[in-house]
Amino acid sequence: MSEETRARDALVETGRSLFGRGLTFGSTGNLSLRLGDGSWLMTPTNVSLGDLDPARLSKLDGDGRHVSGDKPTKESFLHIAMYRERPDAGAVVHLHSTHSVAVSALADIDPDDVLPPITAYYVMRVGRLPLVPYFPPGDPDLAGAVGKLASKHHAVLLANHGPVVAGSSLAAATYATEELEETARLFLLLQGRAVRTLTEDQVAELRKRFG
Ligand SMILES: O=C(O)[C@@H](O)C(=O)COP(=O)(O)O
Ligand SMILES: [Zn+2]
Repeated sequence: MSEETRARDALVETGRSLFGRGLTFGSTGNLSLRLGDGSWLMTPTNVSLGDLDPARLSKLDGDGRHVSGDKPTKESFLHIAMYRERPDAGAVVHLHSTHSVAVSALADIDPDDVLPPITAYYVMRVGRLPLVPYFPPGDPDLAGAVGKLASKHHAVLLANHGPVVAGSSLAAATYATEELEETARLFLLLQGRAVRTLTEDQVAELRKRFG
């Protein structure tokens, strides 16, 4: 099986799994994957991640030109902005996962570091999560704002919208997005309680061990 066929199947399977577990809804969310020759496969615009067709995925060349398949996600520029700043990124996941979206709409969160280090796994998979100011979906300024943060952050949270997460592979990007969503859920569950988060030393130790 060719690299591209495997990649197409992986996008379809990942989309089905995320949608089936309620991690995004309707036709929200988009996925992309970088192929070895520098081109990209992306989910088409206005499709359910639960119902992707491998033959209709959008293909873009290394310059971001749409070369085959259905019209790409309106966030293709945002995905490309992430890849351009992160040469090691192999995939990008964007979802409207409920708890992450809820946190992205809270008035009093720290835009430089949205979620506290509640667990080691969050620190290992996500790290420091900045909030990207609100822009309408698909707005070129949204892609620009993500691009500005992307060299330092593989995961960002779009205000009143949802997470965007890059990873070395589609699995890595997906695991990190799921970890972000679960931590957002824990954060909301713990509202109003005195919380013992990891200390700065504990976070530094995790960064040293797990990069
Ligand atoms: O929120 C939006 O409109 C987009 O960011 C999105 O999640 C789905 O858009 P398409 O990928 O263009 O369907
Ligand atoms: Zn979206």
